[in-house]
Amino acid sequence: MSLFSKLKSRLMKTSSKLDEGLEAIVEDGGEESNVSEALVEEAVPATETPEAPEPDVTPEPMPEPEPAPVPEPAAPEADPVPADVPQEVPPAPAPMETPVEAPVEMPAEAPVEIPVEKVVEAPAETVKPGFLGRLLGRKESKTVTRRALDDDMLEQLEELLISADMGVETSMRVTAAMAEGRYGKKLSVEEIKRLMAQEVARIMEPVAKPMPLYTKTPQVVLVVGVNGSGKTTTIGKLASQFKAAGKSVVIAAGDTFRAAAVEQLQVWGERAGVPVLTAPEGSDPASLAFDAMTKAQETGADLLMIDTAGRLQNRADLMEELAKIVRVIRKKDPTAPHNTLLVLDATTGQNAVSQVEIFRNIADVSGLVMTKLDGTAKGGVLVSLADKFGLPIHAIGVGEQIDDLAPFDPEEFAAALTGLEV
Ligand SMILES: Nc1nc2c(ncn2[C@@H]2O[C@H](COP(=O)(O)OP(=O)(O)OP(=O)(O)O)[C@@H](O)[C@H]2O)c(=O)[nH]1
Repeated sequence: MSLFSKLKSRLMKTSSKLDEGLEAIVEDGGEESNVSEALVEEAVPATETPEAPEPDVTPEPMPEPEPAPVPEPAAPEADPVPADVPQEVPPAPAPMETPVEAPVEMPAEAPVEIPVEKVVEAPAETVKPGFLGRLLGRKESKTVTRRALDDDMLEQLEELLISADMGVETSMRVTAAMAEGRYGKKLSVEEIKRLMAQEVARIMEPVAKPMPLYTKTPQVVLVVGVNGSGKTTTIGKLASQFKAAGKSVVIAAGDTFRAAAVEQLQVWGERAGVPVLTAPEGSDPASLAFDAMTKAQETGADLLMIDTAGRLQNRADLMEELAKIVRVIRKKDPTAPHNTLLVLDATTGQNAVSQVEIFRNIADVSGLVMTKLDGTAKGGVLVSLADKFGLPIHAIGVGEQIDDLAPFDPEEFAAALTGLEV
């Protein structure tokens, strides 16, 4: 199964919600027309927008930085301690970026600028008759329901997007952009989906950035997020992918307050084949982080991933705890942490927006990973986050297995979200 099919089947709940909603909206006041009429109709917008190319909805691969195939889970190796990293590097793992030369002073908050300017102007959909039909000038008998885009319809579309957790502002922005130059035009469900997908992709493209990797080691990755958002699982998946790419990884179990959290991380460490450093329950996470830093430096690890507690009930404590972790690791490396990943649970919908707000204040969040996009009808929240915060989205979690972490591809995501056939 291709990555797109997998993503699409995983995002089914959001896309089928949008699908059903769109069918209902177009049916409501829409009119049936046959395909040949549709062709005549579509000739109008095509001449109004002469720059519009031949419709091409094939998602283009992301130009930068990697072709990013979803790597297979790391094959567990007999030797779990990656002291000696093999020099031949296998294909880079999905959510990573090509290693870049570490600057002398590594600005953790803005490591690499990736120019992504790939906005494709939405071409009006043309319904083509079959090849033979066109050759013989035969008309297709298929009928398509279309509805004229008016204020009522725009309002309904907006409500539909809000119901998929896209947030009010983003939903308004998306529908306004869809309506631009098309007000009064008759649109089918497929055409609306295509326009919607293009708008979503346009919003998401600037934030689709794999986690940057530096040549300076150990690269410290602090992982934050509320309890149960998927931090441990994501660390396990990332560690596995980094390891598969030839990186040596060390994990620090920074949530020292919950024995179960530490155990779970150890299980993931075993799956990924990377060592997990732990400390006795209730001990200071900052001192564990310091020890982990020492160990990572001694063993020449490429990456140190630090799990943290995510209790938001007492924000002041959490803030102090994170600040202390950062202070002590900076004693070892003033440029650390090099990435602060915020892990968000897609099923929390719009609540993810306030989590970003809180964690941006508590920690210097450098990028996002959105988990549990499978099996939720709230996938639209990612669009809302991209639109509101512009933080890089490094990867998305689409399942509980070790290889269920996909690179974030805006066009694939937009097509899967809207249920667009590609
Ligand atoms: N379906 C699905 N489940 C996921 C995904 N990521 C994590 N989970 C599940 O979510 C639950 C919580 O994940 P954890 O990784 O333990 O979350 P955490 O943030 O480390 O939680 P705490 O240790 O309590 O702070 C587990 O049951 C995971 O299997 C995902 O992408 N999809």
